[in-house]
Amino acid sequence: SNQTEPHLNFRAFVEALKQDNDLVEINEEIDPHLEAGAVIRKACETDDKAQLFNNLKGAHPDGFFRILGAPASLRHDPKQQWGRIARHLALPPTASMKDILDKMLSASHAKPIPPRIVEDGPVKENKLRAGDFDLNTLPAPLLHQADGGKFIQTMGMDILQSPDGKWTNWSISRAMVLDSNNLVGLIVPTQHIGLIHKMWSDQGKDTPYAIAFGAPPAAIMAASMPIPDGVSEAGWTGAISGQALDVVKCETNDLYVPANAEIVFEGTICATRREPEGPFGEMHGYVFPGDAKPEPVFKVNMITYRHGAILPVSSCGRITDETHTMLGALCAAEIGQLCRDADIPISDAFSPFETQVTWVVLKVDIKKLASMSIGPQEFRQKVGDLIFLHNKAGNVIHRLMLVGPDIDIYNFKDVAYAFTTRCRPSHDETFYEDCYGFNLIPYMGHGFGPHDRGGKVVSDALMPSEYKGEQNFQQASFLHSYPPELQESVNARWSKWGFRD
Ligand SMILES: Cc1cc2c3c(c1C)C(C)(C)C[C@@H](C(=O)Cc1ccccc1)N3c1c([nH]c(=O)[nH]c1=O)N2C[C@H](O)[C@H](O)[C@H](O)COP(=O)(O)O
Ligand SMILES: [K+]
Ligand SMILES: [Mn+2]
Repeated sequence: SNQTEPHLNFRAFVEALKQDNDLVEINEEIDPHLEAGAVIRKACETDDKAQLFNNLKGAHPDGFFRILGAPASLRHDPKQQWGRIARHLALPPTASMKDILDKMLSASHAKPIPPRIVEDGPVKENKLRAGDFDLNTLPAPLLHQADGGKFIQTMGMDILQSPDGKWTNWSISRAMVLDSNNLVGLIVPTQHIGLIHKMWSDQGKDTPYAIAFGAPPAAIMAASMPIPDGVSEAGWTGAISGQALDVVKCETNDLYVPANAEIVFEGTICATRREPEGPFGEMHGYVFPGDAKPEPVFKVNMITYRHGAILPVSSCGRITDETHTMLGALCAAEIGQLCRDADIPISDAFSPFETQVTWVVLKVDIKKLASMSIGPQEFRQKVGDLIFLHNKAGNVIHRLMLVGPDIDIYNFKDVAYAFTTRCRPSHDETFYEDCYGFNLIPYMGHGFGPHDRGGKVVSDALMPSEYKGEQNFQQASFLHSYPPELQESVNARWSKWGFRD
């Protein structure tokens, strides 16, 4: 496989982080029992560098495996805040989140570029057949003290294919070590891993799967994105990277995996056997000790890995980690695209981290809105029905917020300013109780109301004048209440007068 660019080769991606001075290498022995998770967690909460643990306690004699923590979290430098994520798509380190999301969406109506099959690749450098390995002896991390198990699968790419071979899905779904040869993993029925697993189970068959850890960064971005049913993430990845991804055949089933992945688990998801899974410190920032639920068992039949293999890990929870920068952001992007495809004039969409990605803020093109001559109630209903009732991309989101052109949706101070002053509680909101509810949100799965239904709202922070295409107000702010040339001349003299730069 000749793919060596960082967005198509995880090992090159790690090297690029080093060159960007965005990597801390820790060579002293670190214990995968809580210690690694603690370091990753603190780095996520302080937007510090990615972490490469080169010396894990309990690693095999050949070093199998190392860990890269927080592969897609934030950089501290405000000019490169999204730089680590930008590296996933060969975008400059100064790229904005909008650049990143637009790049991911660029494949929405582009021709897919299917992967290219190659005969061999780095991922085949080492092979462990059943009997050659014991999952209990791997340095799998216990990431949070109340987790129900060692979640070895937090940033790997789940590869499943429909029984007719027509749809190969790439996604991310967590899994923890169960015993020497099995994992147990969360399978949400409405996710594509759930849909495909059901296709096999309905035929009384176990589901062949592979998990590619350290998959090409562009691929793991597509894996984290709720692209439409039936659409293969491999072709989407090809379209956004402009070239076919090299894949190689699994040893024990007919699935194909990225040829330069760090580690691959091959196996079958049991059609019937379930074991307690979780709890897990999750994306909303909570773990409920002892809260395990029965989930399917993933039998591991084969492990292959490259020399010096690195396991990517997301120690998720309070902001900011991959469940916010990838899951939340990509879900918002897809929601914005679905609106545009339905002629709803949404120019931009983002899920604010400060909402633990339970909200998506939609920026409305109010000129186009005015031409629809639609009232607020009808507009809220149109958006809410499309996203909360008819598309899985809305499943994990509980508030959609509509804002006008003067709000920077990537700045929560702006979002809060609009929400608290332009959206009248109840009167300007449309609530949904008969819709899919995301039970991972504490007020849902552990709250007072129904755990799996409802609890959603469209909150309209558009003012009456904006439904006519203009704003009959000005922000009483430096940016909006003074002529641009005055702003420029004040800025030009600012530091000379003695103010901060
Ligand atoms: C980037 C990331 C994403 C997820 C998850 C994590 C990380 C880092 C981890 C593993 C850290 C946490 C875990 C969760 O606990 C969070 C979660 C999110 C959504 C539903 C359930 C759990 N999770 C995950 C997730 N989807 C899930 O079906 N169980 C999962 O386990 N997701 C979201 C999922 O990948 C997206 O919804 C994709 O669109 C799914 O692909 P398609 O089905 O659309 O093809
Ligand atoms: K996906
Ligand atoms: Mn999919």
